[in-house]
Amino acid sequence: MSKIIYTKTDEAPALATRSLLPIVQAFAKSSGINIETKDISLAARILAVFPDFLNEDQRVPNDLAILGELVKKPEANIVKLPNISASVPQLKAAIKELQDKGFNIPDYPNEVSTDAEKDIQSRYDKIKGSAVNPVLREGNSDRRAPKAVKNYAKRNPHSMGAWTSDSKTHVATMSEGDFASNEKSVTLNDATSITIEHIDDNGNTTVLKDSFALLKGEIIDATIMSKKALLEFLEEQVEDALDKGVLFSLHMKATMMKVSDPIIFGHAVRVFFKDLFEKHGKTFDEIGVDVNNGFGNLLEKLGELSEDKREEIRTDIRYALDHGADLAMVNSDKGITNLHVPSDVIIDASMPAMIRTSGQMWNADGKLQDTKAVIPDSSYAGIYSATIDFCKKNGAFDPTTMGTVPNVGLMAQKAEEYGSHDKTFEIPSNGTVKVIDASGNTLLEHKVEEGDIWRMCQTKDAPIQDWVKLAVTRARASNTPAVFWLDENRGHDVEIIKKVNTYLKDHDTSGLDLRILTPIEATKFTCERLIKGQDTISVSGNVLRDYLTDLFPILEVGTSAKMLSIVPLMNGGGLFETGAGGSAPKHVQQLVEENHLRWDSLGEFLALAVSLEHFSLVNNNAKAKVLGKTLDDATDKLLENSKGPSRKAGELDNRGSHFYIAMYWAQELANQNDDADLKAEFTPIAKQLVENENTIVKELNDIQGKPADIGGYYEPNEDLINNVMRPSKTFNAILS
Ligand SMILES: NC(=O)C1=CN([C@@H]2O[C@H](COP(=O)(O)OP(=O)(O)OC[C@H]3O[C@@H](n4cnc5c(N)ncnc54)[C@H](OP(=O)(O)O)[C@@H]3O)[C@@H](O)[C@H]2O)C=CC1
Ligand SMILES: O=C(O)CCC(=O)C(=O)O
Ligand SMILES: [Mg+2]
Repeated sequence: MSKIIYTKTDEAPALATRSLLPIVQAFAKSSGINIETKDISLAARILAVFPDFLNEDQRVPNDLAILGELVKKPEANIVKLPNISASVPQLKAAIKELQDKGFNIPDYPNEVSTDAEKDIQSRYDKIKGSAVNPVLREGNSDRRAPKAVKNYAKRNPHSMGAWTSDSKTHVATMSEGDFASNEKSVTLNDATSITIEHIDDNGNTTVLKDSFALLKGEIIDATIMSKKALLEFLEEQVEDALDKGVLFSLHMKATMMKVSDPIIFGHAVRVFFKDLFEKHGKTFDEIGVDVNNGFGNLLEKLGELSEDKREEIRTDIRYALDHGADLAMVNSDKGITNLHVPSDVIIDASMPAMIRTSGQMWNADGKLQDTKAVIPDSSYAGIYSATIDFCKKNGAFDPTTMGTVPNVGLMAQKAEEYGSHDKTFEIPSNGTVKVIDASGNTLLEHKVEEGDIWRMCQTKDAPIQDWVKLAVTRARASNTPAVFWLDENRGHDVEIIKKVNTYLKDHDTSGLDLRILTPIEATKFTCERLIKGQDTISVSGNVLRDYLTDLFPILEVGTSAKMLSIVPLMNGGGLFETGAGGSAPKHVQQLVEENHLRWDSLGEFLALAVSLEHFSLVNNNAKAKVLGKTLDDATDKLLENSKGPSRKAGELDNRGSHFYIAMYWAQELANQNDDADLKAEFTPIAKQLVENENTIVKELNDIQGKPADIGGYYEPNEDLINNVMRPSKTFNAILS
C-alpha cells in the first residue's frame, strides 16, 4: 500500500517531529493515508551497521538503506527532515552516548592496523559526514521561497546589518595550485570501467581505486589541490589578517566534502598555530593529535599529558592567540574558535550569515569585527566576493523590496564534487595519478606531490538531461529568467555547457530568457536584478545549489528553513526536503535549559503539503489533495497571524506553532466544500480547537522557563521526549 514516509532525524527537527507527526497522522488517518517513520538519525544509522556487536533486542533495521532503494521506485513519497552530517567529534560523541546506554558498539578507531579495526573504521566512515542526502537524492533539486513566505518577509523583515564601502571584509582564495586551476575533464563516448592508479617516481604502482563502471555520456573530471600552494596561501592569509586587523575565518564544507576538506582544515590549523606545532609537534604526534578534526582535538588530547607539560602548552596556545591574527569565534563566551570543530562553521550557512551581519563575525571579546573569509579553492569563492563587493557598493539588501532567487540544482546520483569522497586521496608520494579505462587508455592524468589532494568527480548524463528540463519547466512556469552558472574556463563546466546547449534543443524555449554566465557574472547579474525587486532562477551544479540555496534565502527571508525544497525523483517518486537549513544544535540546548524550542517547522508544513499533493496524484486520492491544499492555506494563515515560534522562553514556541497549524488546518477543512466527509469530520474539531485556544496555549507556555529532560542528545528517551514535546493535555485529548 502506498504511504508517506516521514523521516526521524536528529536534534531540533527530530524534537519537532514528536509534536508535529501525531497531528499530521491524526489529520490524514480518515483519508487512508498512512504516514510511517523511518529512522535515519545518526544514532540509528550507527546501530544499523553494527548488528554483530548488539544483543538481538538492540538491533535496528538499516532504514537509510531501505530508503535508498525506495527512492528508485515510482511509489516513493518521502518527507526528509535535516539530519546531522557528523564530523568526527560528533560521531565520537554519539558513539559514547550509545555505549553509555548499554549498546556495546566499538570505539571509533583513530588508527587502524588489524583487519578487524579496518572493518570498523570503514563502517563508521560510511556514516560520517553527509551520508544521508547523497543516498536519497535520486533526483535534481527545485528550491524556492513560496510566495506566502516571501510576502511575510516583506511585511516582517528580519534584521540586516548595514554595509559600508570602507568595510575591510573580503574573501581570500587561491589563484593557482587549487582544485579550480588543475581541473581536467572528459565526456565518455562509450560505457567503460576505470581504475585509479598512483605511480610513484620510482615506477611503483598503487591502485587507489579498483575498477568501477562508468556510463556512456558520463562526464568525469579530476583535479588536485597542491599542498605546497595551499600552505603558502594559508601562511600569506594568516599574516595578512594580522596586518589588516581583520578576523581570520576559514569556511569549508567538511561534512559534504568529508575527505578533502578535513585535510585542508588540518593544514589551516597547523599553519595558524605554526610556532606551536614547530615547538610541540613531536609531543602532539606522540599523543595522536589529529587536527583534521579541528583544534578542539588537540585541546582534548592535552589531557593525556603531565600537568606541567599541559600548562606549558596551554601558555603557548594563549600566546599564539594573543599575538597572532584575531580568530573568528563560534562562541566567544566559551572560547570556541572557528578552528575548533570542522562542523561548526559550514560554508553554505556561515558565509550568508556573515554577509547578513555587515560582513562581520564575532571576535574573542564577543564583538563584531571585519573578517577575512578564507575559502582556499577558488572554484566558487568568487560568488561570495562578488556579493560582498556588491554590498560594499550598494549597501545591504533590503528584504522588504528585494526579488527572489529560486534554484534548480544538478544533484541527482551523487553529481559532481558532492559525490567525490570515494575517489579522493591524500597522495602518499611524488608521482603521477592516472585514470585508466578498460582498454588501458589514460583518460585523465596529473603530476602529484606528496600531500596533494587528488580527487575525481562523476556526473551522469541522465541527471543532466533531467536538470535542463527542470530548468526550462521552472523558467516557463514562473516566467522568470534563468541563468546557468557555468564557467567556460573550467574543464568540467566546458563539458556541461556542451550538454546544456544540446539538451536545451529538446525543449520549447521560445520566449524564455535563458543564459549561461560564469558564477561571478551570474552573481552580479542576479544581485543587480534583486535590488530592483526582480527574480532570477539560478540553474547550478551541486555545490552552487548548496551555497545559493542558503545565500539568497538567508538574505531574502532570514533563513533557508523556510524554503520549499522539492526533489522530483527521476523514476517518478517525490522527495520533499524540509527547508535547506540544518538541524541547529543551539535549539536543542535551549530546549534542555529552558524548555523552549525555537525551531520553526515551516519547512515541514510546506513539504507535507506538496507531499500530500503528490500522493493524491499518484494514488488518485482526492482527499489527499484537499488535505494538501488546506494545509497550504493554513500555513499562509499562520504566517499572516505571525504564529511562528519566538526565540524567548515563555512565549509561543515550536509546539505552540504546531497547535496553530492544527487549528487553522482544521478550520480550512471545515470551510472547504470539495470533500464533504472531511468537512463533517473537521467542523467539530475546528470548533473544539478554537474554543480551547487560550487553555492550550497557556498549557504550552506555562511549562517553559525550566530545564527539560529528554534523556539524551543523539538517542533521546522516547517517553521523555514525547512528554516534553506534547505537554498540553487538552490538545492531546482533542487530537486523539
Ligand atoms: N539537509 C540536511 O540534512 C542538512 C543538515 N545540516 C546539518 O545541520 C547541522 C547544523 O548546520 P548549520 O550549518 O549550523 O546550519 P543550520 O541551518 O542548522 O543553522 C543556521 C541557523 O539558522 C537558523 N535556523 C535554521 N533552521 C531553522 C529553523 N527551522 N527554525 C529556526 N531557525 C532555524 C538558526 O538560527 P538561530 O540560532 O539564530 O535561531 C541556526 O542557528 C549540522 O550538523 C549540519 O551537518 C546542515 C544543512 C542541511
Ligand atoms: O547533507 C548535508 O550535509 C548538507 C546538505 C545541505 O547543506 C543542503 O542540501 O543544502
Ligand atoms: Mg546547504
